This record gives sequence, C-alpha cells and structure tokens, in this order.
Amino acid sequence: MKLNIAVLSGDGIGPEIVDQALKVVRAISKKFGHEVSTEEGLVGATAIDKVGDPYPESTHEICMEADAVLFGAIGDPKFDNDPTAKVRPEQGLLRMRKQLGLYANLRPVTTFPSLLHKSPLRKELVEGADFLCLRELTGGIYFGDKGRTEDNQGAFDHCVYTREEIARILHLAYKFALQRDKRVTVVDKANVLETSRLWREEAQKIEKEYPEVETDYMFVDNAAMQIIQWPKKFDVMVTENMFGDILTDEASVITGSLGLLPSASVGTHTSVFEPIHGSYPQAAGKDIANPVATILSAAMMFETAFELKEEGALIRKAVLASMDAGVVTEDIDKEKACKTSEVGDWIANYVLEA
Ligand SMILES: NC(=O)c1ccc[n+]([C@@H]2O[C@H](COP(=O)([O-])OP(=O)(O)OC[C@H]3O[C@@H](n4cnc5c(N)ncnc54)[C@H](O)[C@@H]3O)[C@@H](O)[C@H]2O)c1
Ligand SMILES: CC(C)[C@H](C(=O)O)[C@@H](O)C(=O)O
Ligand SMILES: [Mg+2]
Repeated sequence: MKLNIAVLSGDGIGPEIVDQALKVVRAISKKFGHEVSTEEGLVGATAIDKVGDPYPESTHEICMEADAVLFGAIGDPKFDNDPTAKVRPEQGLLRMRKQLGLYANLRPVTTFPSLLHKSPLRKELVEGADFLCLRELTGGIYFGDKGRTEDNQGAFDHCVYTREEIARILHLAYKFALQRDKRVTVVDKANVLETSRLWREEAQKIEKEYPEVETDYMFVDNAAMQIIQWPKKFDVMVTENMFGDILTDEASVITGSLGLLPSASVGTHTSVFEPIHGSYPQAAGKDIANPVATILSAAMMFETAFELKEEGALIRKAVLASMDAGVVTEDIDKEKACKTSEVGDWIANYVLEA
C-alpha cells in the first residue's frame, strides 16, 4: 500500500519526537511492504519565523492531499511570555483543526503493565485503567469571539456550541462505546453553563437511540476528581473542547507521564495524529523527551487512517517491549534514562526483527 503522510513537526521537541515516530513508520512499512511518501509542512512558531503565518496555505494543501497527518507539537516561550502578540503558534494548530474539520479528538488513556509503579497513584487503583476520552475539537470557547472591552479594562471569550456540533460527537462516543464496555460518561458543567445545558439536552435525546449503552452525567469538577480516585470506572468519556484538554493532561498522570499519551483527530477531511503534550521547550534539542506518545500516535494512524490493524498492533507490542526492557526516557526512569533517539531506534529495530 502507498502511504502518503504529511509531516508537521512544529516547534520545541516536535522535530525530535516526530523523527522517532517516522523511524518506526518506515520500519513497519518495510516489514509489511508498504511504500511511504512524506511531505513536510511548516506549522507553529517555526512557520511564523519563516513565513509569518502559523498555518500557511501551503501546509494546508499538503495536509489536504495526504492520507494522514503526523503532527509533533507547537508553541514557543517567546509567545507564551508575550500576551500581547497578535500572531501566535497556537492559532496555527486551531486553524488546522478547523480547516480540516477535525471535530473529534480521540484520547485513549491506558496504563502500561511495566510502568504501573511509575504512577503516583497506587498500583491497585490504576492497574487495568482503560478509557477513551472524546474531546470535541472545533467548537466551544476556543473558537468563539474573543477580545478586549473598549476601555481595555476587561476581556471576553465566548463559548458557543450548536446542537449539530454536540450531536455529531455524541453519536461518535456511543459508536465507540458499542465496541467497548458500553458505558458513556457525558462531562459538562450543566449546573452553571448554558452551553453545557444544551449538551445535556442533546445527550438525553441521543442516549435513547443507544439503549444498550449505559449513560452517566458528571460535572467536570467531579470528573476531575473521579479520574484520579477511580480511573477504572470510565469507559468512554465525551466532553467539550476545553474540559477535554484539561482532563486528559490530568489523566496522563495515571499512566506515569504526559509523554505517553497519543491522540487521533478525526472529522470531515483528513485525520491528524499527535501526542497530547506540547512542545516541552525546556527539553528541545536535548534528546531527552519521551517519543512514545508520538510513536503510539503513529500506531493510531495505521489503525485509523490506513486501516492496517496488524501494523498498529506490532507498533504497540514494540512499545510495551521497550518498557519491559527498561528502554525508557528520563521522565520514566531518571537513573537509567535512555535518549529519545535510543528509544526510537530500539522500537524501530524491534519492529523490523519481529
Ligand atoms: N498540541 C500542541 O502542540 C500543544 C499541546 C500543549 C501545549 N502546547 C504548547 O507547548 C508549549 C509548552 O507548554 P506546556 O509546558 O504547558 O506543556 P508541555 O506539554 O509542553 O509540557 C508540560 C510538561 O509535561 C512534561 N512533558 C511534556 N511532553 C513530554 C515528553 N514528550 N516527554 C517527557 N515529558 C514531557 C514535561 O515535564 C513538561 O514540562 C506552550 O507554548 C503550549 O502552548 C502545544
Ligand atoms: C496548544 C493548545 C492550543 C492545545 C489545545 O488546547 O488544544 C493543546 O493544549 C492540546 O492539547 O493539543
Ligand atoms: Mg492540551
């Protein structure tokens, strides 16, 4: 099979972690006889520096023509520390999501048997935790009107959701639940927010279409607590854009590191595969960041975009084997840490020799 992949490495650790994922993509493709063709696109602060736009039209065209997009991370302290900057790396990521119609971000939260002792939570609490968070990705407060009041003494961000935006991700959540443990938790703040009340109203209608799935409604503050207290109680969690962003960084703690959680963004055009973490600027260029979230995002790319399940499964097996062998970066094991590139080489090699 011919695999056309758009590669958007971005900023900070982005290029280093994407390089490792590409090693693995090439290794698995060699093993299974696929032909890989990659096209690189500028995004984020790197794109602002080069062409003045965090998501240039040329990058959008590369994404539209590809079968899938492999994304690293964007973000740079020079923008984070300048709240007055008008052009920002994050706008590139948001524009990409909107223009590619990526309305659903799938963030699986699973634990890894040989890393259970790395979780700050007790082993018996996290062992076997396995849930899928569906984060709405192209609506809500991220995309509403924002600005300053005329006298610049105040600011606003509008949160807007339409019934259609809510319904399409809820249906997707139920479809995933049907393939899993048939439980959906709808996370909102319906006791306060009108957008959340619209979510709940829609969910109460849609749940009737899936009688075999059990539906639970939970306020986001309570969900933040329960994810840590009883992570095993969740199967499919579905929520709006900002709540999903925050809850999944929190959920990564269950697994032991933010550097372990992958994601797939799907929607109307192409799909994008990216770790849930950011550009971790403190680690940029040091060969110390964990590449596993990006490698597992590549596994999701094989499974979701190319429908090549065996290839995805072998990547996952290789990742687990690297952990069993203690081939991990410093966020997992400070004393016996391997470099980012060593972890990538080890996993790519395992795949080739399997
Ligand atoms: N999707 C994205 O591109 C994305 C996501 C989140 C943040 N950002 C951007 O990244 C920049 C930095 O943001 P931040 O520091 O809040 O979040 P971050 O996710 O980059 O890092 C937070 C912390 O998580 C840990 N971490 C993250 N990735 C890791 C990895 N691969 N291996 C090991 N440890 C890892 C580190 O301890 C790090 O200090 C900002 O500019 C932000 O806007 C981008
Ligand atoms: C960088 C930022 C815009 C982004 C988000 O909030 O969606 C990030 O935190 C993520 O999780 O991908
Ligand atoms: Mg985030």
